[in-house]
Amino acid sequence: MEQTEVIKPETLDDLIKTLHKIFESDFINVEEVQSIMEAYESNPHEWMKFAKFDQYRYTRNLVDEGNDKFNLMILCWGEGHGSSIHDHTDSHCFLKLLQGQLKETLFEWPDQKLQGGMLQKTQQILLENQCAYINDSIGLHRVENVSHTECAVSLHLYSPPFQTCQTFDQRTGHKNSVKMTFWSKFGERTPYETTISQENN
Ligand SMILES: N[C@@H](CS(=O)O)C(=O)O
Ligand SMILES: [Fe+2]
Repeated sequence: MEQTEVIKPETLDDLIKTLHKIFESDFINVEEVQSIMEAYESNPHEWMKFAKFDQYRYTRNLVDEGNDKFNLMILCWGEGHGSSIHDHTDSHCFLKLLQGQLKETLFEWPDQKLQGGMLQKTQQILLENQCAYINDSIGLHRVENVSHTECAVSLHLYSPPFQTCQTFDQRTGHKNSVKMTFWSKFGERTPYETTISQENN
């Protein structure tokens, strides 16, 4: 498989430019995207304007619409904030830590004869600058900032972009479709009406 040389993006803007180039192609090399996202060294000055926190749950802040090929966003996790167990609507999902740490728990898709709750596959702690990857064929996940003293900030790339996902009840495996919203877009707080149904957390 063709693996282009990873040129370290010097800034967040630089990373975004490189991502635009990569996603012009219809074929996506997951390892290549993961390496490039990992190679960017988080610099808070570059992403601060997107990092808007809420007291109660994690926020999703749109950074770039990737020419309709991907959505790039910054998620802000207060102490103890976490997501529900969810899927990624048949998209690629890249998750890079910009600050702090996050715990990712991987689950199997629930089947009919579910007993004793959904099956947990693996768990990993993601450290600053690390980039994880998931899609629906790998499984479902829950992401949490388990720290009681530190917040966390992560950079997510979804391709193709999606606006709804499915969340799962850990005990029963029952699922719900939820609409995903943005707390801010391009550094500006989203008007109230459009943010009321954020239910993935
Ligand atoms: N996929 C989740 C965040 S995650 O870290 O699982 C979302 O886009 O809200
Ligand atoms: Fe996720």
